[in-house]
Amino acid sequence: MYSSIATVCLSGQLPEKLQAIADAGFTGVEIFENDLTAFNGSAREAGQMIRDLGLKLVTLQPFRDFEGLEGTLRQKAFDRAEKKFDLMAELGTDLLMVCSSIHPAAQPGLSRICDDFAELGERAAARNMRVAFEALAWGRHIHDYRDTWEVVRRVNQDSVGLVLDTFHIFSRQSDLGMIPSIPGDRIFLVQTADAPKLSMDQLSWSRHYRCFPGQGELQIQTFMQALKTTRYDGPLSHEIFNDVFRMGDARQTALDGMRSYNLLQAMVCDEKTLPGRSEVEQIEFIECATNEQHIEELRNIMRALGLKKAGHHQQKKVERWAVNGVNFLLNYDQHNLHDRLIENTGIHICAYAIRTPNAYNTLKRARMLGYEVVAPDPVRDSHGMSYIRSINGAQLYVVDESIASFIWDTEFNEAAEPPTAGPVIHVDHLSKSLSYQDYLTLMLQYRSIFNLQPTASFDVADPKGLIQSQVLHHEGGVFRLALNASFSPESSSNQFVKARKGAGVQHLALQTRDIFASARCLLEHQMESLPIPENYYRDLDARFDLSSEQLDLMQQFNVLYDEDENGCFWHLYTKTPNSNFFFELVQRDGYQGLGASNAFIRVSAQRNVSDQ
Ligand SMILES: O=C(O)c1ccc(O)c(O)c1
Ligand SMILES: [Mg+2]
Repeated sequence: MYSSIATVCLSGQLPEKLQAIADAGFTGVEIFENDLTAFNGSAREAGQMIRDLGLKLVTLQPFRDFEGLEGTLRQKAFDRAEKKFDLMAELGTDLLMVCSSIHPAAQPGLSRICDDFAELGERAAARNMRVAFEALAWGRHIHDYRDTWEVVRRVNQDSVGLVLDTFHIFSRQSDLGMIPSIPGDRIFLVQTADAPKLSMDQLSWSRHYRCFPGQGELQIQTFMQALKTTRYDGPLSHEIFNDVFRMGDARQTALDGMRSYNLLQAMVCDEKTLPGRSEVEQIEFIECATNEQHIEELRNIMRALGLKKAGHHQQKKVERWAVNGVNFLLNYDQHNLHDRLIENTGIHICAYAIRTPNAYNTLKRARMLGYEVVAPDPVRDSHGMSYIRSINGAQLYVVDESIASFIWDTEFNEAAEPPTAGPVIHVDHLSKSLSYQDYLTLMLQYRSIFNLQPTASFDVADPKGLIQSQVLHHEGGVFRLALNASFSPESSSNQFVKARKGAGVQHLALQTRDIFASARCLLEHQMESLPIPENYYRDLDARFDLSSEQLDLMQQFNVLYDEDENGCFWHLYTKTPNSNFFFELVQRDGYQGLGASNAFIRVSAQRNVSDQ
């Protein structure tokens, strides 16, 4: 199999799409006919451009509304096909992809459709060309790959083959059981697309919400296993119709496409070639970048959260603050003076480290999937940690137990063991705000490198628009990452993205054993919690079985509350220390979520504060 992608996946005009596809390292490209029709040059020039970029033109597609017609309509469909063969000869491709008809005059009946394809196949063969038949999920009579396969099988010509498109197959929940019985050389094209599970008609779902395999929820791995059995050896070609990609950065989309292709390959190779997805044990540390001007403010935030200074870096202006399983690195090194983000924001989270059982394997997998892994600078960095370069310059360090203990033992001047006095126990979750394109990029990155599961996404009603929030979590573990994106320019997540000039950690939640002890600690350090309106507690009183003493205490400390079938959840937010990020303290007693039902209260309460 080799990598390919359809031009329809990317934003821009044909030349920039092709450049991005070639630069991302694809072997093949499908030309979506609209891109050719709108191209300001001849078909020969388009074909030459593709070859000059070192790409193979896999197919011209789609040829629509062909089968099932009668009389002059049928004749016209063949005339149209001949014209497309002319075009293909000029472009330099031998494959025409025919998608099943939605023509109102198309007649049903497999034998009629076989006659159509038998004739089309002969005409194609006469010109050394081939045709491939795809079942659109919303085709008028043909909408299942088992029917297109039946047509291809009965026509039985070398010039007529099958297209398998994962979206159409999964969106109709077609049984995959027949795929392994199809000989690989009868499949001319495999189109790959994933999608979030949505309940809507297939056409709208397909045209707006497809995404790269690894970004959605379809059972692509099951498909890849079935495909492997056929010994198919042709293009594995992404075909993504996605509103975000259409307006996003073509280069970023193409790079993600290539990583997704690598992930598809990883699904069918053995673990000796590529290590499997890494388990996530915990967040080993969070690094905050700041400068001399803001360091004392940051230290006070640490004290207020119940952390203690646990060491100073041997060479750099970096302090370690810690308690139990929480480690913060406060970096106010001179090096940061060149960080424009600090000039704009004072304090921001610039890096964090994920601990996995074997950092070498995690980084090997990341590199093989196409992510940039940055080794430590031999002059500046004595820590020996590599990081994965993430969007907007974020550094995702990967450590394992031995690397972590090396860092704590040798890089910092005090005890390796963090202080244990205090209610805060570990990082509960990180919450990132980002554009929709970055959201999809990170979905792919985190889910393809780590063993993380997405939970159902939910909408947070911000006073200025909706924010979509998606949580990735490690089953049975402590790691949770929330990704927040919004189409509303004024929503709190987008205001953060604007101020931060891109994606970043907007808030960080620490888990405490005792939310009220943590709340008192905040107050002792003059750090205010986010004021919550009284009406919220009236509503809690109506919804849950809480005593008036409990409610009064929660209200006094601005603590929010939720329950699920597993237990209870208390949480509070700090007043935003600056325009960039804020902290949350949470206490959970079996509860699994992140307090989604309270998110609208939080964004609205933050707006009350910022409007004052
Ligand atoms: O949405 C469409 O029309 C369309 C066209 C060509 C394809 O290969 C496809 O899967 C869908
Ligand atoms: Mg398709």
